[in-house]
Amino acid sequence: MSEAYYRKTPQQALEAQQSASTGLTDQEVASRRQQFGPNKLSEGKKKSTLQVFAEQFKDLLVIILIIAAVISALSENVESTIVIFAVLILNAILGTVQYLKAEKSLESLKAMSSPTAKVLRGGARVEIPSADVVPGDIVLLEAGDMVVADGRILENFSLKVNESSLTGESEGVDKTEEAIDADQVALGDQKNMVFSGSLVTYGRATVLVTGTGMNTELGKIAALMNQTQQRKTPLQQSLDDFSAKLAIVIMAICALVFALSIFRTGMGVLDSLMFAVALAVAAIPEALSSIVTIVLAMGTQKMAKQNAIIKDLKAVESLGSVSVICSDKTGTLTQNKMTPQKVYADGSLLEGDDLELVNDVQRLLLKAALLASDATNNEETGTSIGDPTEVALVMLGEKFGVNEESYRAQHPRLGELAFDSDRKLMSTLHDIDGVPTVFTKGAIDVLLDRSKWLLTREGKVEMTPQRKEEIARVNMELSMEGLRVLAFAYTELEAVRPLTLEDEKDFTFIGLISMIDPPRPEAVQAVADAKRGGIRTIMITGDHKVTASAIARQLGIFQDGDQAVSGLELDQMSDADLDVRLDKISVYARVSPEHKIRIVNAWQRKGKIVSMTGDGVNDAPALKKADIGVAMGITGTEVSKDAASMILADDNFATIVKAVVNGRSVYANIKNAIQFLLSGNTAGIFCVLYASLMGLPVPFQPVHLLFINLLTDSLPAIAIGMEPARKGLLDQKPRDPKTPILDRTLLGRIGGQGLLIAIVTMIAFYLGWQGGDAVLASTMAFSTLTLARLFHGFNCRGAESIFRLKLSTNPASIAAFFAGVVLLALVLFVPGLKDLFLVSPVFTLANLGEMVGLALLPTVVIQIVKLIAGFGKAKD
Ligand SMILES: Nc1ncnc2c1ncn2[C@@H]1O[C@H](COP(=O)(O)OP(=O)(O)OP(=O)(O)O)[C@@H](O)[C@H]1O
Ligand SMILES: [Ca+2]
Repeated sequence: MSEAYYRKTPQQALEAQQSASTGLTDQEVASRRQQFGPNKLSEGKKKSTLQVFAEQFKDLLVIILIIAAVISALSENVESTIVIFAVLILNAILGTVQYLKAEKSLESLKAMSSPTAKVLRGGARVEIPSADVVPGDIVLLEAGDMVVADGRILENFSLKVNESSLTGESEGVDKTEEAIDADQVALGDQKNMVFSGSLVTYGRATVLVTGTGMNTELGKIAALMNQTQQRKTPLQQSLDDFSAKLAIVIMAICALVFALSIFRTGMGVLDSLMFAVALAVAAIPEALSSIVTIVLAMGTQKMAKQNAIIKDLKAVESLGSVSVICSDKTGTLTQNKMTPQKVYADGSLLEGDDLELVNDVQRLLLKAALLASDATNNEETGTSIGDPTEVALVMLGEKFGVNEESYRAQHPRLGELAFDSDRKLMSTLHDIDGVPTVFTKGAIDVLLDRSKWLLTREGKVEMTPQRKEEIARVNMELSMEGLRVLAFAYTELEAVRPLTLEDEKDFTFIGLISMIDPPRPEAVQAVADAKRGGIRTIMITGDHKVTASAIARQLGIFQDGDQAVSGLELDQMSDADLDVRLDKISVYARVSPEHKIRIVNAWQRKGKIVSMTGDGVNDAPALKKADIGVAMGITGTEVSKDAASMILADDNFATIVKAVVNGRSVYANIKNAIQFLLSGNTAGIFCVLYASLMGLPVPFQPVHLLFINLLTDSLPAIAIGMEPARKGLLDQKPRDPKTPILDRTLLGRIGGQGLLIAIVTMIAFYLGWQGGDAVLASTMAFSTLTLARLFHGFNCRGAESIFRLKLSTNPASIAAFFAGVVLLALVLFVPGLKDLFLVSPVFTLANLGEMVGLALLPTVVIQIVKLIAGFGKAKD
């Protein structure tokens, strides 16, 4: 191995990688991509298709079915044995396909949310997916970026990096480009290197990539660790627990039924075993867990189409119980299209058409605005680049016929302190008529406090309390209209030198520029929707309290009696104070990202499920702490996207509310599918139990129950999972995450509906049994149970009656019904299948009529009950 990169100079490093400071050519990239592969960590060992297939058999059900197959063979019923095995294999194939499909859809979601990197290639700056980075690439890092490969720093501009994922050290590390002349330097001390998986918290740098994929320090760790298993969501876990308990109960009942059959009715051992097996097959909800996974995965697909990219299945579930949405203001609730409005300088407020530069103070204000900002605007094409706040300043310049670029060329920037939302200031250094001058723009409260003088037509005067008050009054007036106000000041230095934060003081105040950022129209509706659904919206912003409150009022977030609190006031509150006032506060203004964690914590102490938005590096901890961390797809930093569980592709508040509605709908659909599956199974259990107690022949063969559980029941269950979200979902309070999905109401419905279906099934059985034909009786019972469950699928689509629901809103449910009927008809009428499924060779048209009539009965009863309940609801 050659010498470590930290010992090399930038030039030597470039040579060692055979790269150049302008980056690689496309040809070199292609050949290196061939050689090194994609820049990805290998995902541990992925399960092979065969493994997935084999796992489908690792199930209690299978053991029971094999017992059933053996018993069938013993009772000289070889066809049954064959059918059972065929069904088992079919089931395993279906399970495998579903698993692979769900995995694929999760992978495509992962791809949508994977980070990008800015690189120089052939001298041009391009943004590429992190997977496409190759050794030798020149990566441009800036605050908010995630480091996606290991590299040697070539040029350093105060780069600060958080390497906690590698070193455990949570303090940021200052970087350098100087070579280190030492052996065996620990990772944390390799100050001229950056490592994949770390976060840029400050400054910027150009970096030569020296290692990608598994050849990074992170890759070495990942190789050591046992790679992640798919973790289950709380819902999946609780259903697994439920299934395990159910299995034990079923075994106990089976033993009881077996004993009863032998001792009470004096049935033979084989026949008694048949009863026990039928019961077990009837009771076990085979399709349940895969259907839950499918519905969750379909939910994420749908949300992605509506611009909410979910990074974790768990989030789908939590979304449904969100009760507080904390949202940034600028860009999320507002349009982030700033237009300049009133301007204040030298004691007078200019607005609208009387904007005209009449004196030196106003001219200096404009100069400061254009010099201390980076945005540019192309007047011909009308396209602008940069921070919207700064774009507004450039637009203001245009109003006066001043071009930002000529100003900037006249007074080149000699130093700068970048804007950050903690300091709320930005400063630049210029030569103005031979005097090194610092222009600072930022939040008025911060600037005014540090201003010693005020610039007027007559020159600098002292900043007296009265003058301060006058400026504060003007600011208040502008802010009350919902305008965003930016303050400007300058200070002079003795000589040109690098700026430090210490230089942002002893200012001469110049004036104010206000701008308007209108609310997003759809946000008003979304806030109202959320409110109807019992969800509180809270505005969190770096902007001024009065501006924020005015906008919050326009959006319907801030109502009479509500309070707005500033970050400063929040700092002075104890947790106990905050808990008392929390319900009243709907606007937090002038907050720093650290405040967001406190707000999340406070709501979580009240047992609320909280969603929090964020875009910056410092927002990451709050996003992680929130139940649903939401990052901005367009303006968000890679770091915030990494910490979030949901990404808004359109940065839009309304998308959060839509996702919450979808979360509720997914949960409701899963609940309905569970109701459908379990009530059908319960009916089967009741029938078998009843028959064994009454000494009747076994009403169903295992093949019958398998046919229903795996085929005719799965289709309506999935269709129920596809039920579209309904308006009514917003009339409910958020779900309490602590109540189990199988609550008492649901269990009651499962029992009641199961009983209804069991009654008609046994009536059908008796009708067939009249002539003492056990096969006809069993055929009648099987067909009635199948059909009744197919009809029951419509009952489980929602709480409303079919008439209110409108059948056509979910075509899948109709298709599922008819597919089920066709399958049943095949079994009943196709000669070969008839034998395989042990169906009676002959039955009359009357028999057929009885089956259909009886099967329809439970659904008629359930619909009448729903109608009556619906009338009751309509009245109140
Ligand atoms: N480019 C900038 N240069 C100087 N000061 C700025 C700049 N952008 C914003 N500010 C000042 O800093 C304050 C906070 O800005 P920040 O971007 O943190 O929050 P915001 O965009 O106003 O609100 P939100 O947190 O809702 O996105 C602003 O109110 C403004 O006074
Ligand atoms: Ca912001």
